[in-house]
Amino acid sequence: MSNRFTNDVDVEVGEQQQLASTNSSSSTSSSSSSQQQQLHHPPATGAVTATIIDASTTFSAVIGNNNNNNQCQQPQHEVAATNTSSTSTTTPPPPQSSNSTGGKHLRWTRITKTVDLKKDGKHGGGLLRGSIAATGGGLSPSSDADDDLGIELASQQQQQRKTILNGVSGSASPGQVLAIMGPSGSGKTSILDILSGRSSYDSGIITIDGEVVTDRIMKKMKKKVAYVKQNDLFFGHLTVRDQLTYTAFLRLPSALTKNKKILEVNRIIKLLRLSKCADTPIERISGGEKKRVNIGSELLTDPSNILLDEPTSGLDSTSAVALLQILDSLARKEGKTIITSIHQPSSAVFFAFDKLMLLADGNVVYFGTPRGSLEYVKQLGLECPPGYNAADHHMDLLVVDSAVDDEEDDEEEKSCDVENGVDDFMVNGEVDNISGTTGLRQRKSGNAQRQSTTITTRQKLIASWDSEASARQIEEEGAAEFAQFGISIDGSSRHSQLLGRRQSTVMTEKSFNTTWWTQYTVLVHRSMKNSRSAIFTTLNLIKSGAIGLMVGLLWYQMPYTEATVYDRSSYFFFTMTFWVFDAMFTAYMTFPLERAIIFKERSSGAYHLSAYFIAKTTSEAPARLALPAIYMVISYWMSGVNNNFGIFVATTICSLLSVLAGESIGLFLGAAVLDLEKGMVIMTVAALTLMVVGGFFVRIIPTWLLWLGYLSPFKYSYNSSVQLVFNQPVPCDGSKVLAACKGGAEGYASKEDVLEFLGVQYSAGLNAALLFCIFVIIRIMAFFALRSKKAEERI
Ligand SMILES: Nc1ncnc2c1ncn2[C@@H]1O[C@H](COP(=O)(O)OP(=O)(O)OP(=O)(O)O)[C@@H](O)[C@H]1O
Repeated sequence: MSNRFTNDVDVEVGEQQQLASTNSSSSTSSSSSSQQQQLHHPPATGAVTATIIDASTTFSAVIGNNNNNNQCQQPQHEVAATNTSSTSTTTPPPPQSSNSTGGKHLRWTRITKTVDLKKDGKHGGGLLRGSIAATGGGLSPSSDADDDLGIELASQQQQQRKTILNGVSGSASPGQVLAIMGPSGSGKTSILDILSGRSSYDSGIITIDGEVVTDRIMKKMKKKVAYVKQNDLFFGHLTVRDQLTYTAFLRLPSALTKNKKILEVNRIIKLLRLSKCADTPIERISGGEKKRVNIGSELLTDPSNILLDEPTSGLDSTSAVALLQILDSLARKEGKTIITSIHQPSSAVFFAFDKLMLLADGNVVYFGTPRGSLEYVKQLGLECPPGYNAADHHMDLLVVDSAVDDEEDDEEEKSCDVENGVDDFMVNGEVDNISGTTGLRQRKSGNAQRQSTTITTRQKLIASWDSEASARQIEEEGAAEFAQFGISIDGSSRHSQLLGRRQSTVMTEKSFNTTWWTQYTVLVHRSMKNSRSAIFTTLNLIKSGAIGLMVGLLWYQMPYTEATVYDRSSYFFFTMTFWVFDAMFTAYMTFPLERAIIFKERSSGAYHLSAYFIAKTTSEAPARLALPAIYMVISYWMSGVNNNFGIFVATTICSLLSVLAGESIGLFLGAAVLDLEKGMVIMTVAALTLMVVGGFFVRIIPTWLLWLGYLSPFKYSYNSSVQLVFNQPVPCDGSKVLAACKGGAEGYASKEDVLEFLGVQYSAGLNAALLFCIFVIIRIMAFFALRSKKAEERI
């Protein structure tokens, strides 16, 4: 396969093959070598002139480089090619397959994003040096206003903002793969979130084929931008084919026939080499296959642009290269625009990318070709030593040991000298940071090196990159596109001019490809399939049967007399308690487990939340109700509660209604409380309280707590069942249980006497109706809780 991404195994196949490959690829690239460009950056802090080389010769370069897979240097033939480059920068889109949508030019300039620092937030702590933005005075830790520490800390929390992206500019073109590299926390995910329309930003401009992307446009564009997140989130019980088929039915336009959608699924399975595991449940497939299913789910909609967040993380090198080969082929054969973040690729993979963006602390430190990056760092005196992996070299320059980072933060807090920072790896010229030929940096520890006159390698790289010049360059490249719309690009008026453009045609597109009803039916089908395997497990069936049997044996064939009045009622209270609790606790896990999947799918515009919610509610009900029904059939008849079949049906309905009400409470808490542990505590307290006020345990409840009883599903289900069961007078038997029998063994206690003895209120119908109201009202509350939580999570 002629592919830019080849692994070491490929390299070893044989020199002949490589030569053939090299020759053919060289001829491919020779026509495009003229697209390389020298971009002269105006010197920033270090009078640095950067060489940015366009990507077009990468194909030949990498094949040629395979022989030197671990070599840092640019091969001689590449250098020659570079030197003969012309100045054109725009790569023409490659030929696209006739039935696929080609990629779009994506450009982004001066993207800045800041976030509020929350002390307890998941990203709290660890401020980026030099990126603390004060919105008022008094931010400094050495502020004089320290007489009230509590108040000051609170105000600092309000005022501090963390800059996570600082004027980031870049571009990606059809037929190209752009790799974003940088240490953990450098902003790779943040920029991808923004470019995919999943996250907002404070300032900057994004254009797609010259069209300025506003929030509203991006919302619509999400359908055409595939975003493969780091986590592979799926319903584990579904097979690979199920997953892709449901996605196709949800996201492909209704106009396509069912057969065409299935054909498309088959095409993706083949394209991503998933045939072997197509009918295996996703929970059992390998990490690499999961990743491909993730990509396949996004590719189904034939997106123009594909963004991937560390798609190779967790994969072995062979799987990683295989995956990158697929991406490469999507770019080259289908003309897609591909942007991927990646952690330390092999040399072969590194040189195969068309473009490279290096990030550090939310700043771009390099944007251009991978080979150009070596030239660039060389000019900064940070040359990659021979025999050293280029990607590793870049990461070495950018990564700072976290312990040192923390120390630096401490130092900063003490001295407030954010600007000067501290030194961990002394840069070339001050302290030798590249040691000999090994390429490994020598860490200089101790405070002796902490001099305000030195800066870290990372800081030097950040300072050396002229982001404004880079932004201009990118805008100039896009000028031709802007010109199509009659927009000039000049200075300060640029932003408003661009934003003032004619209304986007994108806005006229529909938000969803399918109708609400289609979404509902597909989601019902998917949920039934998934929940059937999750709820109808052998274990659950055994559980229902075994408990039914045990209860039947304990309450076995109770005679319908005064002596068993209490046992009859306790049978129902136990039944209601057990199944309501069961429903509450299992439903509680529904949204926490599925929430991430729902939000991921919804962020791609797959379906309405209401369609999901109602589908979930209706589809799971039969499976969830079947288990208590099995229990009822066994225990009711064994215990002889009431041999009237109509009463059996009515009491079973009450039990099932109580299960639905309990499920609503579980769903509501699961949707409303993001923290699983907190939610579990809240639910345990709430469930036990509602149970105790249900009327069985405590008869005389303090007046001020009486209201709690009105919220208890236990109370209504117990009351209604007991009302139904004691449908005729109870014969006295001398057991002195009922006062109405006066200790005698003859006569009857009326139904009213029994109900009064048990403290049961209202008619069976009213109790059932109130139970139904709890089920519906709390279910609606669960929907709104789920909807409101969306914004609180970083998706
Ligand atoms: N909502 C947020 N609140 C606070 N800090 C945030 C938020 N989002 C991102 N950050 C911070 O911004 C920085 C960049 O985060 P990002 O996830 O983009 O990094 P990354 O380069 O993708 O890291 P990794 O390689 O570990 O995934 C990190 O320090 C992160 O903690």
